[in-house]
Amino acid sequence: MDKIFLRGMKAKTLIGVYEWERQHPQTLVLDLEIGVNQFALASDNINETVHYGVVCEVVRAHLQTRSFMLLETLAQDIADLLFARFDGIVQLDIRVVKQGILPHVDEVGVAIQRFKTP
Ligand SMILES: Nc1nc2c(c(=O)[nH]1)N=C([C@H](O)[C@@H](O)CO)CN2
Repeated sequence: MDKIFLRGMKAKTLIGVYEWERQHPQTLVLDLEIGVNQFALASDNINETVHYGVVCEVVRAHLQTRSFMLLETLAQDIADLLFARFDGIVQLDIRVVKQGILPHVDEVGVAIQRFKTP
């Protein structure tokens, strides 16, 4: 399998279980690893791959319209979104991080791996 990745994507959304987190969007940091069947290298054509710029726009725009309690739910929602939107994606590794939310901890977060279902 070949991979396309985006690391350190910043995206705003309403996220969290506490009342104070429900008031304002927070900025999350996302890492996406996108598995595709072998790159169609001979064509050298952006239309025959997954455009990482479009992935970034789609995810950031989607999150701005959504609200979640848990990072786990958000990660699954992104997986569902990307499988539905991009035919070429066969595997996704998604990491979602909140920074500076816990005292004495730099980052907290979740990571999931999902495969396209036939
Ligand atoms: N496994 C999780 N634990 C916690 C989450 C979460 O999304 N997944 N969220 C919170 C709070 O929203 C936290 O970020 C604020 O302190 C706590 N634990």
